[in-house]
Amino acid sequence: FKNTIKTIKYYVLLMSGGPGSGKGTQCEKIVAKYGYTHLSSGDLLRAEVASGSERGKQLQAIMQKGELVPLDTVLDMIKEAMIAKADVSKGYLIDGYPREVKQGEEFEKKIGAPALLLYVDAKAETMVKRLVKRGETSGRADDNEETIKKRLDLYYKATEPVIAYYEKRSIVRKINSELPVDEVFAIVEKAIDELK
Ligand SMILES: Nc1ncnc2c1ncn2[C@@H]1O[C@H](COP(=O)(O)OP(=O)(O)O)[C@@H](O)[C@H]1O
Ligand SMILES: Nc1ncnc2c1ncn2[C@H]1C[C@H](O)[C@@H](COP(=O)(O)OP(=O)(O)O)O1
Ligand SMILES: [Mg+2]
Repeated sequence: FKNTIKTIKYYVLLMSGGPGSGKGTQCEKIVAKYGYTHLSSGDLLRAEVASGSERGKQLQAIMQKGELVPLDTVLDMIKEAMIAKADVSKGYLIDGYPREVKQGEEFEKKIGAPALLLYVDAKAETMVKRLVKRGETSGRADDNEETIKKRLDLYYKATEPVIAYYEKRSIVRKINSELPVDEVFAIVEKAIDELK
């Protein structure tokens, strides 16, 4: 496993930003163009919830409150998913992790250093509006106004410091995600192309 993780470490891109900022939307477009392996911590957790397992029930309760699930749970899930794709992956696009500085530090220790962090940035007002709208059809237990507020608070408290942590290494590209999806993607493409 050690070797596998070592070979891939230069191809790890992180997608960060607040809830509803457009991480998932941009990741889909990156996958379509660049073929990277998209791993969304939220999707991995929701798959565990959908399995109906005892662990899934505990996770669901945490997510419904807008809180973060335990670090080990989410890092193990990501690592397993990375290893499962190691033979075929052209690179990894990790969406929703790290959400706190400690998660970033553990990622470095257990997996490696990311090459780029794409930070999609939108105003709180915009994010809330998008999430309320998404909640009309998403079926997600956390897309309701009460939980959205908690997720936003936690984002500013715990996740924004992660961006500062990576800024020290100059791998952060901040992207204005108030713009229409395709214009946001044009900036994303530029950031990725500059890597090569
Ligand atoms: N640039 C954009 N302009 C307008 N709406 C957007 C934009 N990006 C995403 N959305 C919409 O906002 C909602 C949240 O986007 P999503 O990609 O799920 O965000 P995240 O994964 O960061 O929570 C979705 O309904 C999506 O269609
Ligand atoms: N890295 C992580 N650490 C802890 N909890 C996480 C996590 N990633 C996701 N979760 C939990 C808490 C989040 O509120 C919830 C939904 O995550 P998400 O799908 O990435 O949200 P969004 O794309 O709307 O920003 O799952
Ligand atoms: Mg998402």
